[in-house]
Amino acid sequence: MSTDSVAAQPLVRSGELLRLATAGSVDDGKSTLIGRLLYDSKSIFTDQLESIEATSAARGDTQADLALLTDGLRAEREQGITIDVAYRYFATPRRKFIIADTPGHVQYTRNMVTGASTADLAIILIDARKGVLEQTRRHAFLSSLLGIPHLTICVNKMDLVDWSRERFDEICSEFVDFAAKLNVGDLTFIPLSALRGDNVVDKSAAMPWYEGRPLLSHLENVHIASDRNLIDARLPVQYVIRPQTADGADHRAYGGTVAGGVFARGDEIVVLPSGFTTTITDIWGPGGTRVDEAFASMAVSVELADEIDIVRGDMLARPNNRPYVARDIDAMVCWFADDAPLTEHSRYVLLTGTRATKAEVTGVNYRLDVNTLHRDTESKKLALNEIGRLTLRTQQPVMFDSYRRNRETGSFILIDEATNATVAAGMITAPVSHDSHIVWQTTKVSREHRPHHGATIWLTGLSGSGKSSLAIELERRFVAEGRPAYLMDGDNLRHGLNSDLGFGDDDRRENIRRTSEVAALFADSGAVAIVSLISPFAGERVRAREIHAERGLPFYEIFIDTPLDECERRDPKGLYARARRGEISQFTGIDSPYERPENADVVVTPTDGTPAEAADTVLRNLGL
Ligand SMILES: Nc1ncnc2c1ncn2[C@@H]1O[C@H](COP(=O)(O)OS(=O)(=O)O)[C@@H](OP(=O)(O)O)[C@H]1O
Ligand SMILES: Nc1ncnc2c1ncn2[C@@H]1O[C@H](COP(=O)(O)OP(=O)(O)O)[C@@H](O)[C@H]1O
Repeated sequence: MSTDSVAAQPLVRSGELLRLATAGSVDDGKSTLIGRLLYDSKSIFTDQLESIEATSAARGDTQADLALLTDGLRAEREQGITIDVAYRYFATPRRKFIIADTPGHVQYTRNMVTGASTADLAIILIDARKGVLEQTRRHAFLSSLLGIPHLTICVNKMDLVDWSRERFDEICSEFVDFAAKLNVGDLTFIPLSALRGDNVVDKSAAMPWYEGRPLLSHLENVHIASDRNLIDARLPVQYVIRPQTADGADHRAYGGTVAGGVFARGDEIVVLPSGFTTTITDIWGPGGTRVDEAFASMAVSVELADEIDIVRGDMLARPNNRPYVARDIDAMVCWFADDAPLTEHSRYVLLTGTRATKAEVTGVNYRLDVNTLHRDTESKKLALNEIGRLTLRTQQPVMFDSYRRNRETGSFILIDEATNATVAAGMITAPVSHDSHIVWQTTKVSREHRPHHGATIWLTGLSGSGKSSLAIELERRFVAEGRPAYLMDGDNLRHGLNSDLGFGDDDRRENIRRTSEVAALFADSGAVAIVSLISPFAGERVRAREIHAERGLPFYEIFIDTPLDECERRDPKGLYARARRGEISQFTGIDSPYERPENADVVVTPTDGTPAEAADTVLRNLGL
């Protein structure tokens, strides 16, 4: 069965580039197939050919073993060299090709995700004797997950099953039944023998029943232009150009690579996430030539009619066709790191397009078995090469589309801040919960218009350490000086804003997150937010600081370093005594951890005296 009928000659621009991903093991004849393509398209150097002919002859082979052309992956692997992807290049008069060749074994899933993520077409190899195997299904699933628009199933070694049409049809039917579960676009089956060249470049005389094209002709003619997203105009801003012009005018331009759709001079556009709108006055293409329109994958710079504060990581789009703008993301993620698994609440830098922001894994919904497609909802971790469905919360809003809609604006990577290593690749399925078209509402009142500049003073320490007493004194001082200030005490917040939260780790994290956001609003309004929370987790305190830093708001961490035994001695609410009797669980310092601050802005100890004296110390150190 072939689904590759010789239809009307589709439009293929001569020299157009086709990116291929090849999956399958060397046992399926992948190396021979790639070698055959390189050889028959005359894309190998004479010395390479002479070398493989000599090696083949030395082994007693009667003809050159073309697999030797591409066995670099295997040789490197045998030497224990870490291989990401082997790229092979070849061309015919009709088209240029890049082959991303990755090992087929499950332990190289991350390699396939890396190499195939930009592919237009995936070649999946099946040994005609063995039929559809677990690895075939894995390769098909990964190709579908990566949104590769065209799958070409090459049923190889047909010479070893006597060119049987029945065997070919049987394999095709089995694959189609499996592919029905996947989101596969264009599916083509080609029976071939890579070793003998049948249906690789030339039609096979041994299989007259096959009516489709040989592989190379199929690759030269597969239509990919319509795969490009020409609907959703997206330009992630890569850099801002401020040319020094003779007239001193500020002809600022914004450069980047169009990630989707079409931009034209005169188009109204919206800048995200700010939400400001303006009009494109000029577009400059490669080489500085003025162009009327810019299409997906074009590197351009655009000039705008209005002076708007635009920075790298912003995105230009059309006002009536915006990407999602959200902080909560639902995504499929492949874990690349081999030194530690991905876990819930772990934090990374998320890079999507040109925008980078901190992000936290807020949930591992399930781990997917790439062989069986079984969803394991118990496991809340992803180990090397594993794929799972996660939710993440970013610190700054990100602009994105679903990966299905646009592979450029629907994908991201996670970077380990400590090592700068890429630890995961993600494909966004959708925003989580919010209406994704929430765009930050700009206001007419800037901080400069407000009578006071706000800040957050964050007091952390054990229960009974003296946070509240100091916070109360600080608030009194500020208000007495005429500065708006407001006490945000953990106990008080737990009567209202955080009344739904307990003292488990996750609830404390949410307690601190919410309090951080509200304190930032107070500070943004010009008040001094004085937070008095145990806030036992260092990571949460760092995030509180980052939330303020991202908005240019001062944040001061004050550690009330009163030893546990002194807190227990004081025990003003009798809570320590009850915790010791086992009447209260998860009590900080007893059976719930407190992570001491490493670099608080000010540390207060009992030797600093009374709350009033401690307040003097704090205000003097902060210069407030
Ligand atoms: N299990 C347990 N662990 C810690 N604290 C407990 C607990 N149960 C009740 N309380 C009372 O709640 C106050 C701590 O609330 P916080 O919001 O400051 O804690 S946290 O930041 O969420 O860890 C804390 O107030 P302070 O003593 O003023 O710190 C306690 O009085
Ligand atoms: N600087 C201080 N020196 C001595 N005792 C203090 C000091 N600050 C507070 N206390 C006492 O310690 C107990 C706990 O104080 P509080 O401010 O409620 O702590 P927290 O808010 O951290 O639980 C109270 O009895 C309070 O009077």
